Amino acid sequence: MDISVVSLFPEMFAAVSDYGVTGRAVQNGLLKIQCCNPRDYTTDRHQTVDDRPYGGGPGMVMKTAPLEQAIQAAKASVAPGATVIYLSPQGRPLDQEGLVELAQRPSLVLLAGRYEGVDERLIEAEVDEEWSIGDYVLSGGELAAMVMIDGLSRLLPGVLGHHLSAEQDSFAEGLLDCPHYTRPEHYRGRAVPDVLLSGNHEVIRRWRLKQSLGRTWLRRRDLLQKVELSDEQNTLLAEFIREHND
Ligand SMILES: Nc1nonc1C(=O)N1CCN(Cc2ccccn2)CC1
Repeated sequence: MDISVVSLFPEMFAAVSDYGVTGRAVQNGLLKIQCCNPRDYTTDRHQTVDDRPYGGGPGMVMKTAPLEQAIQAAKASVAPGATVIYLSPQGRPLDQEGLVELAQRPSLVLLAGRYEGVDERLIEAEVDEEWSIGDYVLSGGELAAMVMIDGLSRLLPGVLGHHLSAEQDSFAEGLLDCPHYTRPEHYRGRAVPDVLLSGNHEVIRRWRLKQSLGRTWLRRRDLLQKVELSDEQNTLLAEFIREHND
């Protein structure tokens, strides 16, 4: 996937282009991340990228001209048909379903805003979709853009090895993850659940699924409203609830 980010702080994106799963995806040519800095499109001596808001009030707004030119440059640097996305608290809440949708796109231009935001007329003229990573206010859109890049890159074919398939991610099934354990077998007086030492992969699969279902029921019952459970999942959840209430 071809992604170009419009940001005043392009260096921040080393966090996804140079490290971990996303860094390997870039190295393997499965993900391409470029940056366009509006400051490179300023014409004044001070390279001004912000301006005072009409109507007064605190803070500044990103100047339209440098931003517009940076967006055009970003669109030109990715495969045709790019979706231009603005990260902001006013956007559609990002969830796994949204990441699956975004991972299908041929290319993305991500607009990471700073200051109090972007002129509404530029959003109307240039932005296709607004997305939010949560109901809170960050200092800029860069971290939100990186969250989106990280989440969708895991869904790109070939990015996760065979042992880490995205389909197995519990959130792929709309559930919370099961507990995980590794050596030592006994840690601070706590043992690893026997089932995980049994070597019986089917029993382990059912135990992990039951734990995911039970944790979702205990911690995020709202998520259970959104998923249609299979007969096996309903049986395991009922078992978990019965054991929990005993
Ligand atoms: N939550 C989030 N999910 O995506 N982005 C955020 C987020 O908090 N931010 C901080 C403010 N930035 C600039 C801004 C300010 C006001 C209106 C529009 N844009 C955008 C990115």
